[in-house]
Amino acid sequence: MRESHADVVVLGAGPAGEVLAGALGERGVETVLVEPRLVGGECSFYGCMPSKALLRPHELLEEVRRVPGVRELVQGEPDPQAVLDRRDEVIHELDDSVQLPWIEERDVRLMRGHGRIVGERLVEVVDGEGRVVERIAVRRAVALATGTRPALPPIPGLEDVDPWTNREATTADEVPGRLVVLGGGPIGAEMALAWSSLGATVTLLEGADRILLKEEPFASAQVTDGLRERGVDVRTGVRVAAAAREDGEVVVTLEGGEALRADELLVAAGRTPNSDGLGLDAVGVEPDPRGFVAVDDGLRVGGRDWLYAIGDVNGRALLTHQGKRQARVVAARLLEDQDAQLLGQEPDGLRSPRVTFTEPQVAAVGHTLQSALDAGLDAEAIDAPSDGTAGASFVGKGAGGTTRFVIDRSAGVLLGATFVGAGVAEQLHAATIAVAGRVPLHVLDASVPAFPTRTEVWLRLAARDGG
Ligand SMILES: Cc1cc2nc3c(=O)[nH]c(=O)nc-3n(C[C@H](O)[C@H](O)[C@H](O)COP(=O)(O)OP(=O)(O)OC[C@H]3O[C@@H](n4cnc5c(N)ncnc54)[C@H](O)[C@@H]3O)c2cc1C
Ligand SMILES: NC(=O)c1ccc[n+]([C@@H]2O[C@H](COP(=O)([O-])OP(=O)(O)OC[C@H]3O[C@@H](n4cnc5c(N)ncnc54)[C@H](O)[C@@H]3O)[C@@H](O)[C@H]2O)c1
Repeated sequence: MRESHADVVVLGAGPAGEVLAGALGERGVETVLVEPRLVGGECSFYGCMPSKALLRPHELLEEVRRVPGVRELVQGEPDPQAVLDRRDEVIHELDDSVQLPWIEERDVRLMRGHGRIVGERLVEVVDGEGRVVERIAVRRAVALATGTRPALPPIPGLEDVDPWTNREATTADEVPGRLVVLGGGPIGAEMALAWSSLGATVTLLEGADRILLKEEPFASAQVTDGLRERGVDVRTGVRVAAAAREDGEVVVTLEGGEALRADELLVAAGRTPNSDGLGLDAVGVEPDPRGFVAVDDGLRVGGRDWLYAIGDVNGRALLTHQGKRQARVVAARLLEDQDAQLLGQEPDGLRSPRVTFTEPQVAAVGHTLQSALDAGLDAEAIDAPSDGTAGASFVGKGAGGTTRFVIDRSAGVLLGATFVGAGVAEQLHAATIAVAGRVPLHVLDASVPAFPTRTEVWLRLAARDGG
């Protein structure tokens, strides 16, 4: 076993770990990045990137189908093999070598293996055979960026079915004839649409009374309608009693006795943090009951100035851009950048900017009306049709969707916004700036959206009572 030293050790090379290691390395901090699998993490290979590659052709086709003059040019459905080939290109055939120059250019030392803490400022790296290959004495800090894995609900027979998780759902080489999706969160909704658009017959099962639970109820309803129009059988309020595989088929039995038969079952029922096996007990740290490693606003674990947790593993916001933001916050802290803004007013946790890439899309930031009211704020919703502007007419008739601005009447600021509609993802950032910056409503009113763009939906905010 080798003994070594480093200023900082980062465990996990997903988006959060990579950004932290890179930010430190390029400023001359001696940094070791430990990763047992693929540099780029879940997002690059089994998450954000392949899922969007699978969804984009359908989105584009839907838009073309709404626009006369070009809709006559397209017939039929996307070519599944071409879509899967493009997806493979996006994930570099699960080869992370393209990610390595970025790390090398920043003088970060990459170690392949599992990292674990064995004492204060002391990390061991274990290889695939369970051998300790290196012990690193850390001068400054250890950062945990180990992400999450799929959670399997305790359904009898589920494990024996060998279900798809996000890994198979984003990398499968063939379109299943019939797919049952368990869970109507962002993963379930996006993957149900993606595989349906490639020809699978999809049933989506959600235990709660609506999908996309964290979003405005109208967003759940409009995405449900969109999925159903595509032929996805969306069922809410359902309980799965058992799962089994019979003659190669998956049989999902619902409470009440109905049996659904499919070629594959995708479990998209939430995430389990990779906090086990990290040696946290060696330094007296206990994850929360769900396994997340709690942090303060400085991303420190238990107030320790040498231990940080960033990205999905801390449970604040399971989103790539938020993990990367947390990485920049920790880097600023470790580099002692005086002008570095730490987490403060910016939307975090459930209030983070977020986009579900369904058809229609849901792009949201900050509070929903209900969460603002629950927080005791003087909240009011201003609703408008997302396709009610001149700009929207060019995206095609019938694009539909609702936009909601949630304002704080007393403070005179925007608390949140939700845009539901075709291609609304790119409209979100103005709202993020307004919420993060607590831009006064009268300033937003005076910020004129260009004609004819869909951003004129903001004029509905300006036209509110007293606006
Ligand atoms: C299907 C899907 C679609 C998604 N789409 C989006 C999207 O569109 N937009 C978005 O913002 N988010 C999306 N997400 C969420 C996003 O993927 C995660 O928020 C993001 O990957 C979290 O980054 P991370 O660096 O915290 O963890 P991860 O990406 O999970 O990376 C953690 C890394 O740590 C490694 N590791 C684990 N244990 C150890 C150890 N002991 N030592 C060293 N390394 C270890 C793992 O191998 C892994 O590579 C999606 C997720 C899924 C599953
Ligand atoms: N576009 C994006 O930004 C994007 C896309 C995918 C994932 N993500 C991130 O990944 C995280 C994880 O996504 P997710 O969809 O797995 O989790 P989630 O926790 O958001 O949703 C899981 C859903 O499964 C349901 N569920 C749980 N157990 C069930 C059961 N036994 N039967 C039926 N339904 C059940 C839950 O009620 C919930 O609606 C998200 O919170 C999000 O932050 C983001």
